[in-house]
Amino acid sequence: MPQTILVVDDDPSFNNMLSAFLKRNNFHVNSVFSSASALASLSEQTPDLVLTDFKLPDMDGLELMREIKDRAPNASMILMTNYSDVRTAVKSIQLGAFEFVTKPVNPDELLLTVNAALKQSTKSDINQPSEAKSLGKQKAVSDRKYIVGRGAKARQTWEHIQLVAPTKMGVLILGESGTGKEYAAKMIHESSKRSNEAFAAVDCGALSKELAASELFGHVKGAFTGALADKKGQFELANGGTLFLDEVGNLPYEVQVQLLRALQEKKIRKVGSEKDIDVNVRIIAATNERMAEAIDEQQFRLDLYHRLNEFELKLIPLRERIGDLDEYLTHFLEEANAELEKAIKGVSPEVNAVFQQYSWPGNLRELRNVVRRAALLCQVEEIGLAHIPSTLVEESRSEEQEASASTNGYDLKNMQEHREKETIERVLMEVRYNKTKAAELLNIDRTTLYNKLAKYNIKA
Ligand SMILES: Nc1ncnc2c1ncn2[C@@H]1O[C@H](COP(=O)(O)OP(=O)(O)OP(=O)(O)O)[C@@H](O)[C@H]1O
Repeated sequence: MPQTILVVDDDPSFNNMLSAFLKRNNFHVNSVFSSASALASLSEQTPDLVLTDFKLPDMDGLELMREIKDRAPNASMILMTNYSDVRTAVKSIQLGAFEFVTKPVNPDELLLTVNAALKQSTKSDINQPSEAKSLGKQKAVSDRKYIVGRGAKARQTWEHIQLVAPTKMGVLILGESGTGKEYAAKMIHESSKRSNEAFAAVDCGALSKELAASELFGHVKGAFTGALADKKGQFELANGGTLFLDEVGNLPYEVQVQLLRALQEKKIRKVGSEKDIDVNVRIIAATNERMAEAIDEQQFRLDLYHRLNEFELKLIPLRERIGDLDEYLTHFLEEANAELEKAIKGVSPEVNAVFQQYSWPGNLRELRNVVRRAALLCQVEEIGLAHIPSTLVEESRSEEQEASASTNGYDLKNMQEHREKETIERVLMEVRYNKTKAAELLNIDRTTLYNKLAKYNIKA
């Protein structure tokens, strides 16, 4: 049966063109022109994939994604943006999007992304966390290539992974989005004594309060409306193996209590059940670095934090270890060449200069996407400036200019503003664009924050 794609774009000619293209590629397409119609259509049919524009007349694409995540958690999502604005894109990934594509859309790139998203969504169906979601028992150790990097910090991270992997210790991985937290967790699992058992991953940030307990611990038939059959939770599915809890800081407080019990007593109870089930699961959790604030604000339990944090692993943003970029670049290019059946040899010196200068807010994931997209567009042996998003070139140039102004010691105002803009952007990303929290952390009121967002043209 063809898979269903919901296309949401208010530009009629683009919407029609895109829908026709997807139909030609054997998808069943439902196209709508606003968020309201998109949400209305969900009550009739749950699509396998939603392909939405960022700029919509009634609600922006990110808000729409939030709504869809609640109403149709199994639908995979791809955001299309005009801006090749990686900050919007990073946000969309945090909201559970599989990927983002930039307009003008390249048909081959789109098809590749759509197919990958659909493949992944069949693997990780949230409502049916069958064994398929975990890597599966008896799985042989994969041939995943963990790139270490040359810098001292990167080598230390690798040593820590090797040291902690064979132990029973719970690990808390800290790092910005895209720094490789899940990748490191899988590496720890694969280097551990549990490597032949299951590895399951749960994105706690994407779970609603209602879903969280059932997803982790399972439920019995009739436990709540919609619980039509008994369901195993990820703890049971990962029994004997490793459970990776991504964005653990976002777990609802009540569920934190149950998680603590699972860790302390090694027992879980399904929602609606009165029977305990013994579990033996190693927990690797990950979060952004604002955990301390969450604890201060009593949104995260200190006792649970200590339980999870038997060993802490900090992953460094790519911009702070730019010397490692070359190695990742070579690796991602090899991956892209294999996937796209190409033989691209490398990047031009100009592209290399841009890569070295750019701030990579989306970290390794962003680099991987940029390389993969460039490889797709590139018809020659070397990736040039034309193959990478122009925003990368522009941003890296302005950073270069600011850096040179600051080294010359003039334009103090410009330097201060640049720093202010960067700080606001970073804090916003860390608090997942919650403006009240951002204003609190920045120690300014919300009106001042809004004024600064407008001044610096930050889309939040
Ligand atoms: N050490 C590594 N070697 C090779 N590739 C890596 C490594 N670390 C990360 N990657 C690549 O970077 C991508 C992003 O990594 P990952 O999904 O683990 O990031 P993350 O920190 O968990 O992101 P998020 O917080 O947004 O969930 C992965 O798809 C993987 O391909």
